[in-house]
Amino acid sequence: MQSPLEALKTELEHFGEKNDNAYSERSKRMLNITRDTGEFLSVMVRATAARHILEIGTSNGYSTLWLAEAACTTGGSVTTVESSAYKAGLASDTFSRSGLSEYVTLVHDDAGATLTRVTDASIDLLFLDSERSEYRAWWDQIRRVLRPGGLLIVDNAISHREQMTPFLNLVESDKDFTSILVPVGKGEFLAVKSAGDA
Ligand SMILES: C[S@@+](CC[C@H](N)C(=O)[O-])C[C@H]1O[C@@H](n2cnc3c(N)ncnc32)[C@H](O)[C@@H]1O
Repeated sequence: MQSPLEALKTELEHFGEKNDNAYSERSKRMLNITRDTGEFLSVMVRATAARHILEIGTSNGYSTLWLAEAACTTGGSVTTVESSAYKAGLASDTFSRSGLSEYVTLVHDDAGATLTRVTDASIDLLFLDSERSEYRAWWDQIRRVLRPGGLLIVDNAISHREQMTPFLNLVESDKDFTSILVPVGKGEFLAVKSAGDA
């Protein structure tokens, strides 16, 4: 029998698929990560023993559940940022039903503004799954908030390769980061910050 958390994930998967088939406007679509991406994030959090996790782009909280479930095992927690009031409302409901509320802080705000308030070198793992056209403008803040050895994971690196290329080139050309493209889900781009860079 499925655990309540597994049942909630399955429910959200079905809801996301049905909802996203019914709407074409991005503002109404959930645009959730795939299940194998959730499994990948879970392994990454555990393998890196990430404790301070920042997610940009919450939607209704599906990906956050994977991060928070893993954060329970590392003694960590997830701060997740969502600018849409509608989706932040759905995510709030997801987290209260998940049994993981104490491991999640939901910030209803613009991610660019939120990033400026994050302490230097304080984030172990940052999962970026938001408005792709904004990533280049956020890069200076993202590289500032990641700790030495911190890991950036970006979704849609294969599914939206063309849109992502300017940002991926920017990260790849940064001498303080080592990156790789992983063919899981919609394509996960990983970049780790040099351990020697403060
Ligand atoms: C692809 S969806 C996130 C899906 C989620 N990670 C999941 O897998 O369940 C992208 C989300 O980013 C949000 N978003 C877009 N621009 C944003 C911004 N500037 N600040 C914060 N959130 C933003 C959108 O409202 C949308 O819910």
